[in-house]
Amino acid sequence: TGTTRPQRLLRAVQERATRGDSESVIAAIDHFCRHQEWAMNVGDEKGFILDSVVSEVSPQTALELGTYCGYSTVRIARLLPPGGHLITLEFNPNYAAVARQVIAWAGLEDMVQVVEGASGDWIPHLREHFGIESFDFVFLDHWKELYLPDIKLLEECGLLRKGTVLLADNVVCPGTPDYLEYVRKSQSYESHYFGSHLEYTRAEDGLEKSVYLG
Ligand SMILES: Cc1cc(-c2n[nH]c(CCNC(=O)c3cc(-c4ccc(F)cc4)cc(O)c3O)n2)ccn1
Ligand SMILES: [Mg+2]
Repeated sequence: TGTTRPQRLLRAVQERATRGDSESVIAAIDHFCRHQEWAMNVGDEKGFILDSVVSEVSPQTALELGTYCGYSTVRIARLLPPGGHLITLEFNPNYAAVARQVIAWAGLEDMVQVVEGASGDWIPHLREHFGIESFDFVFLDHWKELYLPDIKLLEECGLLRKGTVLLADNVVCPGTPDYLEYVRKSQSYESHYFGSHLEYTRAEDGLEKSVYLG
């Protein structure tokens, strides 16, 4: 038995970061992943692009698919405007448990709701359960084969509005070919690719930003 990688990542945060200081939480996770153990956080290089898109959108309502340990959750939540709220869906209960503690260590628990379960099961219930009309911003970072079915579901549930910004991680590595083809060809989206690298490595990866046109 022993500890899991997410538990070791959490311990690194609790040992190295200052409670309530989200920048120190981000730095502690990046240090752990660069010098101790690689983990599938969006990372500092792609994280900088994520920050710029979130700052530009300044969302009142944001959705993240795939919480993992809460690294990108903290990056997004720390940039939300007053009254802004982030819902993040996580399938794995062990990841969710660690993420809740990372988010709390950063002092951002009041802006974030971690929801456990499969994205396909939860998306149809977000409106009634959380009183959400539509999302201003969606970050896709969960199972790569779910990106396409899940944005189609978001469209069908009326959770996207004219101008909703979608930002997708890992469109090159591991890759989301069907999603990329769809958002780049569809008349309902205006897409742009931000080239970068797989977190903490030199491998190519990038983020795809797609604005929903309705
Ligand atoms: C609600 C809901 C949530 C989920 C869900 N929650 N959390 C996840 C994790 C998903 N993320 C990844 O798999 C991922 C993988 C790599 C990677 C791995 C190994 C390599 F060699 C190279 C790259 C890099 C990344 O940046 C990734 O994000 N899925 C699933 C279903 N429903
Ligand atoms: Mg990712």
